[in-house]
Amino acid sequence: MVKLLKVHGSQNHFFILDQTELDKPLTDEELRDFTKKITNAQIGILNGADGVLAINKPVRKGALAQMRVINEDGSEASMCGNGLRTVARYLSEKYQQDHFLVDTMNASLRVHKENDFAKDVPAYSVEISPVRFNKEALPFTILGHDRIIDNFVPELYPGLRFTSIAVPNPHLISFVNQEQISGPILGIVGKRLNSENPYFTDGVNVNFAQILDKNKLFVRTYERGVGFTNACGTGMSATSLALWLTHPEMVDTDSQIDVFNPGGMVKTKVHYDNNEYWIELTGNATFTHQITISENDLHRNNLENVQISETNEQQAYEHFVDSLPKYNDITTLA
Ligand SMILES: N[C@@H](CCC[C@H](N)C(=O)O)C(=O)O
Repeated sequence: MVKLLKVHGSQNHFFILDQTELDKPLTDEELRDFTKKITNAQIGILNGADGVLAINKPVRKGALAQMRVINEDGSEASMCGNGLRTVARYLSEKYQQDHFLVDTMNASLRVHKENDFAKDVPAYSVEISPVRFNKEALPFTILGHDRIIDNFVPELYPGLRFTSIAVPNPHLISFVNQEQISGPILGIVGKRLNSENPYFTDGVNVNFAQILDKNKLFVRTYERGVGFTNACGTGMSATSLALWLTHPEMVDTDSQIDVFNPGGMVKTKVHYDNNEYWIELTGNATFTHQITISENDLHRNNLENVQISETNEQQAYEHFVDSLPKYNDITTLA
């Protein structure tokens, strides 16, 4: 029997599949089909999720394992910040290590265990990198810019300033006011840039952010391959860097930035070392359910015989969220 986990970071939900425990790992096609089914709120289980995090043997020297990120629609992402925290916890508990490297598509990233965020809310920190700004890394075309940093780009949406950063998955960020963050513009821009469009040809994660105070943000994200999500870890990290670049007076770089989102909050710290930016993302790594499935059913994509047992971690997480200040009434919670 194979054990899957349902997990979340800031209520950005995933299923973890440890392929190293299988006799035969899923092929790419099986993994895609499995993800599209299990994460679907109608035909999947436990109200679906935003994606599947597949753990494989490491592919680079020095790493403990590899994480692959498959979005709800079956596309593969180069990184996932909230997901990496949950994978870090899984590997930390499996191998009894607190500091180690995890391979992702473009880099081996540092992760480590942190003090709990609150009572019974385990927390981990992960490295978000490499960071790129050039149009080839995003990629975007025909917008008349080589980089988009605090520019008006009327083709994307008139009257808003945008910043675009790959961390390394692609993000588009706009700092907006309270009305704009809760209104329809994010959905309009997000849907347009994640359908057939001439600008972001591979799609892009779109983040709207409200600056609440110095080192304090609220971020709402429309994710590539998913749609509205409760939180996006790489999005909150890219937005923290965008804040530093575009509103330096609103960041004390010696301290963490508190980033609130519809699913909770995380902390980020922006670093600039050896001419490279990187971001440290810290937040909860919560396991809500254990699921048992036979390896045969996993390969056949049959979810009819799964056995599910709940952990008691969600209660503690909700208690933590209840203790947070409420900045607005955005409810994309899934
Ligand atoms: N939710 C993730 C990002 C997942 C990948 C994204 N949908 C993409 O396609 O780039 C996070 O927490 O970073």
